[in-house]
Amino acid sequence: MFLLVNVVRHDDAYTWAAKRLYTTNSATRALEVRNVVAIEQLTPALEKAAAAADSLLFAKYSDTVLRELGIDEQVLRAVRTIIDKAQLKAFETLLPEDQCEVLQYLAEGFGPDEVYRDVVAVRRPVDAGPDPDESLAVAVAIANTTNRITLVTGPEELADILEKPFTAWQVFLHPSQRRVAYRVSYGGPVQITGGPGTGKTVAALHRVKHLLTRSPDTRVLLTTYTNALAGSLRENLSLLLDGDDALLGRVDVTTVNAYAHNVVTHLDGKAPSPMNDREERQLWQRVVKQLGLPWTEQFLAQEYRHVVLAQDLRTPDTYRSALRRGRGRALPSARRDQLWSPVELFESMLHAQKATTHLKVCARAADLLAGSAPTHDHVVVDEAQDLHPAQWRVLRGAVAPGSDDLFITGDPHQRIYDSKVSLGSLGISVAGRTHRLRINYRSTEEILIWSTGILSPVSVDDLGGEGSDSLAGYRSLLHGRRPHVDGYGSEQAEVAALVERVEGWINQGIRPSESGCAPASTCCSTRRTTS
Ligand SMILES: Nc1ncnc2c1ncn2[C@@H]1O[C@H](COP(=O)(O)OP(=O)(O)OP(=O)(O)O)[C@@H](O)[C@H]1O
Repeated sequence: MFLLVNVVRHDDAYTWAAKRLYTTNSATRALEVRNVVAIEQLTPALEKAAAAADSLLFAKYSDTVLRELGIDEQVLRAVRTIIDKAQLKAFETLLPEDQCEVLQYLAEGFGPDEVYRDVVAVRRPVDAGPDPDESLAVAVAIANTTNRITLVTGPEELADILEKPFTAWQVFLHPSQRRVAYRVSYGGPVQITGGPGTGKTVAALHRVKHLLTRSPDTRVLLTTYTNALAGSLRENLSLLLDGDDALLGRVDVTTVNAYAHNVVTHLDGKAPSPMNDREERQLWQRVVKQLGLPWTEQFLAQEYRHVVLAQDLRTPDTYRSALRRGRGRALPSARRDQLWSPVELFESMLHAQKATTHLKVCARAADLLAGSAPTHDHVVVDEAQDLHPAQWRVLRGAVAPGSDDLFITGDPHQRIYDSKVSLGSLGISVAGRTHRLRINYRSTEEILIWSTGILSPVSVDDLGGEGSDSLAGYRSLLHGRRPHVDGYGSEQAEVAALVERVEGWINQGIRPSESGCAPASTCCSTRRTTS
């Protein structure tokens, strides 16, 4: 059996190999590699520093506990010198992979039992008896290391593997992602936030996998903001589930609007016909013209969207006493009575045209769902930051309140519309079940530092509408050149310089990262940046 371990230049390969030691992990029985020379050289100096430290990161775990999790003698000596998470991080590239992951989990606050269950037991072969015969040990370990080593028996098989789309996120999750995605169960709705590119969508996809595999007939609704995003979610879910049609058949991947449309079509027995944004604007223009009121069509459309539909107000009385948080100047009662007439006219015009709006379809779907059985066992919501309360009511109705009902991911910093939503008031209480992802997998640390410097003075409401959100601790493991800043006298000059720069990169053979951003048409952050 040959194992291809690295591809580097001739001399570098010798240096590399001389420093590496391959061993079998005693707990997972996987093959691991470590930089044995670096660990040996570093440990004595670190031991000295550790002797003077106030506390050590792994002090509360005994040698026996660590050994049971697969930590061997050399790593154990190094582990006893680690003071904090930053030092563990600095060690990461030197340590054997499974042992390193066990340590990361412990450092994140998981208990040894959880680590055994989530990291060791899932990898350890069911029939792992006592240590195998030494002559076979490496071969057995190679066969056991399915998360890092792929066995091929011939060139066709190798070609086949290289052709398949494969990305790291399908197999490797950072402990903070694994912790939220594979937690056995949550007592109610859970919210995952994080800056752009922190793997929220990846966590949502893995959660779907977890929910599907936990029970054989669970049905999951996975929603996102646009049809294009739903398309890429569907593709990635199929990759993650290895194209398993039985599992995929139990997930509906869609937008909230499309789901609401289906509910209404099914339960009302007739497909609604929502207008597009332009038609809606034209209808408000007609309302303003007909009534000759002192408000613009834009103001009325916003008031209708952010107050009337958001709070599901159906009578002038409820509107008179409604809160208008975030809507600017106060409107006294008399003004509100006056404002109700355009609302009524707009709705009667819709009725006359046998038309409706997307949000009204959602409101209708929520009403219908309130009077019928939930359609799914679990709802996973991606790109939650721009959902309207009417859409949240639909999602609330799609699943019965209780354990693992809603798993919500989003980034309030990427809101496109400035709508405030209080999830608690919509029956979606995430209190005590909010988590944040902090590692960006898409951009370099240099780009993040530069861009968060621009964003951080701006205060942003959190996802649940209960406080503000910050990007504290947001970082990247990737490194690159520092961003280059140039100023130009006109927009035209700026665009010309931009085109020249990008063309220069393309001519140098630099290509967009394939594992990086989604295609521009489906990527929220790209859409925001370019706009
Ligand atoms: N554990 C991981 N290992 C390697 N790559 C990862 C990991 N998690 C995420 N990625 C990659 O990082 C990129 C961003 O991930 P993802 O789209 O899930 O982030 P996001 O937080 O949903 O982004 P956005 O805020 O823009 O919606 C993707 O290319 C994804 O494949």
